[in-house]
Amino acid sequence: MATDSPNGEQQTTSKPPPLPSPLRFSKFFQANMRILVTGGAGFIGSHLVDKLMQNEKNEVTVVDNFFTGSKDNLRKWIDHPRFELIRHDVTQPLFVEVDQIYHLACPASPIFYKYNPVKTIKTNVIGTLNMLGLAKRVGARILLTSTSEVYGDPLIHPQPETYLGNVNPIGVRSCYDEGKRVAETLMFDYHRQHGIEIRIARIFNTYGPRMNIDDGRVVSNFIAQALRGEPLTVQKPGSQTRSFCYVTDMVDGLLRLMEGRSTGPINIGNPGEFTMLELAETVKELINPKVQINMVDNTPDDPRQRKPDIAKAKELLGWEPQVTLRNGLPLMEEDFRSRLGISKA
Ligand SMILES: NC(=O)c1ccc[n+]([C@@H]2O[C@H](COP(=O)([O-])OP(=O)(O)OC[C@H]3O[C@@H](n4cnc5c(N)ncnc54)[C@H](O)[C@@H]3O)[C@@H](O)[C@H]2O)c1
Ligand SMILES: O=C(O)[C@H]1O[C@H](OP(=O)(O)OP(=O)(O)OC[C@H]2O[C@@H](n3ccc(=O)[nH]c3=O)[C@H](O)[C@@H]2O)[C@H](O)[C@@H](O)[C@@H]1O
Repeated sequence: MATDSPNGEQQTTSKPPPLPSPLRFSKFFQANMRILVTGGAGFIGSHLVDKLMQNEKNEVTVVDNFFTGSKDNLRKWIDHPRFELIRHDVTQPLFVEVDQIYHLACPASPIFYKYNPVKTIKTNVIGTLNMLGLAKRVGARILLTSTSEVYGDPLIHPQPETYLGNVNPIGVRSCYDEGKRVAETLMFDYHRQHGIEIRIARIFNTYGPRMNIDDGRVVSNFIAQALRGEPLTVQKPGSQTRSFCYVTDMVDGLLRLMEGRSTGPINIGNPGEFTMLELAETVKELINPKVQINMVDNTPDDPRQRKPDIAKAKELLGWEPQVTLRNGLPLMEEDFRSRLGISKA
């Protein structure tokens, strides 16, 4: 709530969260943690749900519009008494009673977020506004999965959280990267103005089982191509870099951030940095040495380099990734083989 001080300056005060339901004080009430995961049917979200469901004190509700996610990713939890799945679009208001919100809902693959850019920006802005409104109404803590794309095509390398970015506001990627930047702004404005407890993770490229096979992102593309015996499509110039984090490391980082005391933003990613040509060579060596590598045209505004500075995650969360790219790729290969029905020769 904003108030005016005697000298006319605006000050912000924290508004206390609303009282919980009287049932919470009942003698027989089970003090479970009620957790909402938006986008929980997607790649990272479904792995996060698996981890949250391992704790018997957690009741997990997923809301998802299934644009890029699928019920299949959650099939082992359907009908579980501590699990609930709601088909819902976060651009519409949502009324549920929860203690924590992991807000992931947003298409993440560039092909999908560029497919309907107006919808992507609505998801990032109106969707985040709705989830913050929910957090405010019920007094929940909310974590936003932001992105390394808030740094745009970075002029500082590696990227610390203090770097303000080099982002094109009118390009074809802007619906996503500017959308996430506004989402971060909304998070901090609700925190300062309404005392909402917030957490912001800046996620760097994450890979692992359950990525959509025709997702369009580079690791899933190369693995599917190698397994099908198709040329690996390296977009020019091939010297652009990314840092790839295995999904279980990512989930561990998100849980630590939610449970910790820091609002963030905090970079969560694996600092191991590879050019796209190096990635293609590694996939070729590990999965199919006979496959060709083809250079193809790139898309506009592709960042030339990206690597997280994770000093803050180490210091504040005691977190650093455990799975190297060479160890993670075979785990993903196994999942892709079983879904594509291609067994190892
Ligand atoms: N995977 C990465 O490398 C990466 C990197 C940076 C940030 N992130 C962020 O992490 C989150 C999850 O990414 P992911 O890789 O799991 O992507 P994903 O596409 O697999 O999952 C996104 C989920 O959100 C759902 N969704 C999309 N729009 C929605 C809407 N309007 N209402 C309700 N549900 C909606 C989709 O159906 C899907 O289940 C996203 O917020 C993404 O921006 C991911
Ligand atoms: O980590 C992040 O912050 C962001 O990273 C990715 O965006 P991007 O890095 O562009 O992901 P990819 O589409 O996987 O592209 C990575 C690189 O691989 C290249 N690429 C992609 C696909 C392909 O077949 N071949 C290829 O060489 C691209 O040109 C690009 O340089 C994610 O998809 C975003 O959701 C996420 O927010």
